[in-house]
Amino acid sequence: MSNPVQLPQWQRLATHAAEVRKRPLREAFATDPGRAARFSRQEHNLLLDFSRQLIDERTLELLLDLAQVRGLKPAIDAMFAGERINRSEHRAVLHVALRNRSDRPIQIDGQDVMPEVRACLAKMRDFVAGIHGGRIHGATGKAFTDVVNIGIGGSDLGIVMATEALADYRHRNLRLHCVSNVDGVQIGDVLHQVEPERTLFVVCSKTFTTLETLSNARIARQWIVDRLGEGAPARHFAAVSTNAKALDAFLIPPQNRFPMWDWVGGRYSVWSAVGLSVALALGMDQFELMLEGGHEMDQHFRTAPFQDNLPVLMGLLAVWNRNFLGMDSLAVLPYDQRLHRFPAYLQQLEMESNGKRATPDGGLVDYDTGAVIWGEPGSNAQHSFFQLLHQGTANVALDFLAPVNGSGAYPGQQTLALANCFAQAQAFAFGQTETDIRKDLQSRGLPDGQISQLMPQKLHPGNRPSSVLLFSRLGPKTLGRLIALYEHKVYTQSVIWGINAFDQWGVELGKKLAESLVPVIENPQTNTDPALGGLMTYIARWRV
Ligand SMILES: O=P(O)(O)OC[C@H]1O[C@](O)(CO)[C@@H](O)[C@@H]1O
Repeated sequence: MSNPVQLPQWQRLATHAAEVRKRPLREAFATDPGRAARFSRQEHNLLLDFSRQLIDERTLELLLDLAQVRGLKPAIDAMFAGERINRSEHRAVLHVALRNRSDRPIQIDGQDVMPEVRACLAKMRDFVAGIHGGRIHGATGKAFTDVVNIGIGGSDLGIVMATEALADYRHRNLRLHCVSNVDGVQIGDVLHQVEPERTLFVVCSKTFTTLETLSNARIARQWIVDRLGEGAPARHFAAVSTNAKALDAFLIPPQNRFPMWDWVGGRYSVWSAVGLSVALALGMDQFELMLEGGHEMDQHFRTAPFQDNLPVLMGLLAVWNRNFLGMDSLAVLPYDQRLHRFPAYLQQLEMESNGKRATPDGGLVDYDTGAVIWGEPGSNAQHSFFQLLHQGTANVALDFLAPVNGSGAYPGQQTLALANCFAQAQAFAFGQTETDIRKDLQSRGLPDGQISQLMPQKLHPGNRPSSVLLFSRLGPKTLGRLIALYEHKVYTQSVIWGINAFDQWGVELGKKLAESLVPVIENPQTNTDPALGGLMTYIARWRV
């Protein structure tokens, strides 16, 4: 696909941005009382208020023109039609099939994938019911009380995020633990807390070659063997993978194996059997409600006109902020503690998908692509890094997320959370004028000299772009909608930028180097790489 920068639509946006930057949001709202309503869209129980973005009607028109000329509509249709849009790996991209709740077949090369998807869901349902009801139990006949998910990246982040987000729906008799990191701390801590006879390990790995996952799984396996005997792992391990051979080698029995397909990317896989631990923790009904929410967002993305299409609008606004207003990062700020891992989940989703500088036809981009994604729940974030956002020199766009009705045991507290969320959105948009600051300081009796000195330090420029994503309540369906919303936002951006959102070649080099360094770190004296000489000396000196 051609370079977007050379398109007249892109150039028009660049010219337009220079004008829009000069216009304060304070003025935009003052002169247009209908602005909040005009730049808000509702879909199901989600409201996207993007009126505090640095845009006007013309911006939207121009962005929609860009979407049209970049072929966003055919690109969306191609994804849903099972075309091999992941060109570097020659794969279809069908996470939408995993949550397809309609009768519509979804085909790859004329083959409907839905029967396999439904069979997998049925197997998950049976397995979850078996574990919850005690029909499926440990080697000594005891019911499972603890599930340990072992996986990393897309085989961990979605599980952690979703089970934390939906903690109010957790199954009473089953605790979930998630182990991802390679350093041995998590697996050690978890094994310290659980009883072998009552613990089920779910090893999740699309490839079943990932160093972190395999080494943690081996530790867990040995732990079970040492305590319950050689035959016990067959009852205490389940696995999710595309790699049947590796599952044979790990001696996972057929009834405990759950499939994955090469048309599901790791970071898009929480909807697949990778979500088994979610279903175990919350129940299959809750998991399927999440799928329904995702499916609803798919329908919306596929059919809604672009000017009312939430993921399309969010994707286009992200392009606007990144390429035309120079925003380097996006802070994701959920005002619901239950969503505390949502920013981490989005980091992989957005940054592994759109952190690319090459195009599928082998060219290099000469424009910015994926921004840095980061964030923390409000109001904690306010008391940590908001100072920089309000008055620092970094260019950061903001996504506020908030439920009207709070989660947890004291939902009444949500009034305070919402007040903080809205106050921040207003403060970022409007800042504080010199006149207001002067009035305040004068009323406190400060002399003019001191006021002048304090003025730049107190001044709050405003005009920091943000969106507020408000929803009624955080439940499984809403979470499904939110995840799918961001997934499609990511795809929208990738289509505008002309990059492949579904491969991740950049992560391979580090993996390979790590493997080759294991024996060197074991025997630092064998190191031959001068760049590592200093570090290896200290490994040898300090290792106990
Ligand atoms: O599920 P797997 O194959 O173990 O991969 C784990 C993660 O590793 C990555 O390949 C990145 O290193 C992710 O894309 C993926 O989610």
